[in-house]
Amino acid sequence: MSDLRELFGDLFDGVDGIVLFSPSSSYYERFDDIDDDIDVMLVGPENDHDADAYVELPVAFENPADRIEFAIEGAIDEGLVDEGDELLCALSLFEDDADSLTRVRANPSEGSGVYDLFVNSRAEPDVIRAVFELAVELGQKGQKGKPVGALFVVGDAGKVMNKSRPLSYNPFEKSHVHVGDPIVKVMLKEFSRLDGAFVISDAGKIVSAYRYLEPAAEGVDIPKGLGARHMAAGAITRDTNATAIVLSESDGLVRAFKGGEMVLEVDPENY
Ligand SMILES: Nc1ncnc2c1ncn2[C@@H]1O[C@H](COP(=O)(O)OP(=O)(O)OP(=O)(O)O)[C@@H](O)[C@H]1O
Ligand SMILES: [Mn+2]
Repeated sequence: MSDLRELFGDLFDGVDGIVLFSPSSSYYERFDDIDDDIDVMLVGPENDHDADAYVELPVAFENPADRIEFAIEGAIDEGLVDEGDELLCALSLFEDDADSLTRVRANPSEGSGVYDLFVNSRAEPDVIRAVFELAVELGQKGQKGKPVGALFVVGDAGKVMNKSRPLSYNPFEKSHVHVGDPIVKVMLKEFSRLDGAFVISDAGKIVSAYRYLEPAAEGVDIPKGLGARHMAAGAITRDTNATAIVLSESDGLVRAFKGGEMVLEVDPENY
């Protein structure tokens, strides 16, 4: 007769690190005297236990696979994990304490740039995430089946407004629409058929649609072959502390820019 250790034991063989998702103090302390060869990392919205190896999880991911991928990208970014490392993740799906173990290998595709975009932007992580997901969704569905392009400038809105001018009346002039509101998807999809950029505040308020961006473009280094929309997106993030998220009408990809550089490129179909 086989016992459980025998059947599940391979899960633990050759593990380089353990990733604990929001553990309680007592659970975390149990890992104090683990084998020195195994790194223990803490993942959560805050570093509750003053862990040396800590990865911030700034948004709540419902899907555990998303949670794990995001954390591993963060751990690679922070230099806590090397690509190819075998990791054992302990997280809770049903109970408060860890009730689930997942073994994963840290791989290069996890370094897509999403972690850095969420954690190191000036706007709130939830706001960046909402806009990013909106761009991805718009890319997947298009507008009535046709590909559509869109440019979102998120954060540092006052400065962005100073470096742009209106192309048309601003439908958000006196409104208080937030990127997290359910109605926002419908509205943004509707307005994205027309020209210009959306300007969104750090806290997620939609400040304006139809803005023509006029940043200084010198010193902006974006990949060749991208047009005026992407150039404007890159340039505004050099001139201000905003993050720009662009859906390309011509190739359907979603790209993000920060500090005048492209930091992320994803295909909505594979996201
Ligand atoms: N400076 C700008 N500010 C705001 N919107 C702009 C700016 N420049 C271009 N756009 C918008 O981008 C649209 C597409 O322009 P263009 O084709 O040159 O950009 P692109 O980078 O090739 O983007 P796409 O990949 O979507 O075609 C324009 O119709 C306009 O709505
Ligand atoms: Mn174009």
